[in-house]
Amino acid sequence: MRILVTGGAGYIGSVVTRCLVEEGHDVVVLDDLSTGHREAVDSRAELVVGDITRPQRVLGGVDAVVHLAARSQVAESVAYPERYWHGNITATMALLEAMREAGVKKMVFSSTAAVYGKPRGRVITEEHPTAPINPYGASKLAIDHMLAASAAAHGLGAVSLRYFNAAGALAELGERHEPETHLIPNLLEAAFTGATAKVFGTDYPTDDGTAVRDYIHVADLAQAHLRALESIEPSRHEVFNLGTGRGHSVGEVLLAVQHGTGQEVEVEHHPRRAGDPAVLVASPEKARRLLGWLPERGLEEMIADAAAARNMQRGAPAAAA
Ligand SMILES: NC(=O)c1ccc[n+]([C@@H]2O[C@H](COP(=O)([O-])OP(=O)(O)OC[C@H]3O[C@@H](n4cnc5c(N)ncnc54)[C@H](O)[C@@H]3O)[C@@H](O)[C@H]2O)c1
Ligand SMILES: O=c1ccn([C@@H]2O[C@H](COP(=O)(O)OP(=O)(O)O[C@H]3O[C@H](CO)[C@@H](O)[C@H](O)[C@H]3O)[C@@H](O)[C@H]2O)c(=O)[nH]1
Repeated sequence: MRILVTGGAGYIGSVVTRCLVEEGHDVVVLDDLSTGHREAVDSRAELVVGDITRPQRVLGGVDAVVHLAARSQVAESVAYPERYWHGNITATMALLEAMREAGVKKMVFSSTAAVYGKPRGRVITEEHPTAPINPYGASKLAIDHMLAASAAAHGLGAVSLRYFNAAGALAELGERHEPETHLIPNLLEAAFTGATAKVFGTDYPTDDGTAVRDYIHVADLAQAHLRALESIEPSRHEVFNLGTGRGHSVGEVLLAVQHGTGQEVEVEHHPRRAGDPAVLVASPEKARRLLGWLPERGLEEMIADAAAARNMQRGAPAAAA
């Protein structure tokens, strides 16, 4: 297939792009490089630098769109919600309209666990009520609804993949945000530089008082995109949660980073971050059943791969993680 990957210069998009190319697909990446990196795009894919609101010049001959381009920081969305209405909702509407005009009828969309808000029960299935507690989650949920409506009205075949917390790396393709807000890269930075790491919230109703997340290896996520593309049916919108089914607290991740790198990490405790729920753990059951997808990599491997990518990017020898 010829596939347009929006956001293919970003962290997850660059890994998805490489995996699609390696499966033999013909890939064009559309990315404005606002948070992505030109050199992260696999050299076998074509990179077009531009905004997703004007995708017309790249849609010719495209069979499917994998839509990762977005603003994706929870705290930023609380502080500047309008960036999320414009950057996610309005921009995706423009992309969908251009797809309709060009006759492109398949989309795989990067949704998020943040659509569920404060979870009820131990793990989150796709039937869990959606009640986002921050504008980021609300903007992604609006797009999920947009896709369901486009499937019903215009025959679009769409899949929303609700990722939990992406982590790890594929070779040199690791996380590189500026500023970096994600836990694992921040802990690794502290481990390798001696900087002090921050723990946001020690009074959550969890075993050690820190927030629990379901970390999923970015290479496992990428495989789910391949399966999702194959599963698309016209006029249908399907939703899948992508996680491991196992949660780790910030305190556990801290210990795993110290263990993996062999470095002590100094931490300071801060209040909870705005918009953060206490626990988010996926049920990956539906993806296993309908896509035949199961994550293969655990937290230790994610930390080791993220550490190796970090050091490759900085030209240092691979870390002993
Ligand atoms: N990282 C996670 O844990 C996580 C979890 C759930 C969902 N997601 C979703 O996955 C997707 C990718 O996340 P990521 O962590 O790789 O983020 P990222 O910031 O690394 O990648 C996003 C990419 O999209 C590009 N982009 C943003 N707005 C654009 C626009 N208007 N036009 C063209 N390009 C644009 C950026 O330059 C960047 O390369 C996002 O949609 C995010 O909401 C991420
Ligand atoms: O330096 C840090 C960074 C994070 N945290 C905490 O660690 C947890 C995980 O945070 P982070 O790695 O920033 O991920 P999330 O805020 O959970 O958000 C990610 O995961 C969501 C789905 O669960 C996605 O929707 C988002 O796009 C993605 O950024 C949270 O409790 C944070 O408060 C810290 O304590 N210190």
